Amino acid sequence: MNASVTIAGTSSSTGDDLLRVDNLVVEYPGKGFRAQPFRALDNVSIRIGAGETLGLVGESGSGKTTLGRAVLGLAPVTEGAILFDGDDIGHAGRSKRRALSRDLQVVFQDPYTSLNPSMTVGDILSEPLSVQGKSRADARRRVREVLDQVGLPQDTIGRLPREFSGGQRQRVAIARALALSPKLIVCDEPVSALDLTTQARVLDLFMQIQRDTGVAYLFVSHDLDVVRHISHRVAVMYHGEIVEEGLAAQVTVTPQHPYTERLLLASPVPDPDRQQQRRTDRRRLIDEQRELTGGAGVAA
Ligand SMILES: Nc1ncnc2c1ncn2[C@@H]1O[C@H](COP(=O)(O)OP(=O)(O)OP(=O)(O)O)[C@@H](O)[C@H]1O
Repeated sequence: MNASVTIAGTSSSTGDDLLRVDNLVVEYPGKGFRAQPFRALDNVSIRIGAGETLGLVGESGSGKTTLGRAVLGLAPVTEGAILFDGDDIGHAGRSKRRALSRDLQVVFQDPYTSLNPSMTVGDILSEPLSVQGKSRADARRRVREVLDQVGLPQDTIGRLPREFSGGQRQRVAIARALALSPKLIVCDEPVSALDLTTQARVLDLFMQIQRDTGVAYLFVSHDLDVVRHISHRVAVMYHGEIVEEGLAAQVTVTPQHPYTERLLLASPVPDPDRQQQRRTDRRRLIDEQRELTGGAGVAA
């Protein structure tokens, strides 16, 4: 296994850390009699500052979702620490998690399954507000605000999720995450179930919301193009480890780790001719950048 690479001067977020994960190990119980536990994350460390987006990229099974779930308290912390706003939340119990949900929210990949099909959009959006003890009037006001924020009309309130397209449903899911004005949203492949045009619109929405509210994102995706578009910094996962981390423009244009380079060259586009052209362009770009930077080597 290659050693991890951190591009000099970019290993930490700007300003104070909102989220700091230190040497996190997550092991899932093994299956069957006397089975060994499976180590899904091995000594993973990341930092995210207020208002910042860290893109987390890697192939299927590399551990991206597990890291997001660990931050949300949905995966077991075997070793290491997860600090949110300076508070250790790695082993937070139910009541602390409920309090945390004001500041820490999630948007999942699949808007078709993440929204309760029997609830109206109004009820879906006001649920987190009533759980936090908001009055009905306050909840109604906030629901109207978040619908505006995600670009959905006010008459959405009385309708059911099935009446909407995938992109609109994902806007509802984003509105639900925003309802409590969180500081951080874990976004787990939030655009991968959408067609390319809708993806671009929803990514723009995420960025607009960040500009307006200062929310930070841990943005999980297998797609380097998506991650490059939305992230300030990018961390690359491979077999449960972070192998490279740095500014988005650097990691996605001048990758230092061979795995990142492979990921970059393999990143698919629907049209095979464009795919070939893109591979060629990227190869050239990587080689040119290497030459410019004196052929900065790949750490082994
Ligand atoms: N609840 C679980 N119990 C046992 N093993 C699990 C569990 N959840 C995930 N794993 C394993 O942990 C590893 C990392 O999975 P994870 O879902 O975090 O990867 P990922 O990078 O998000 O993949 P994908 O992009 O396919 O979602 C995989 O080998 C997976 O099979």
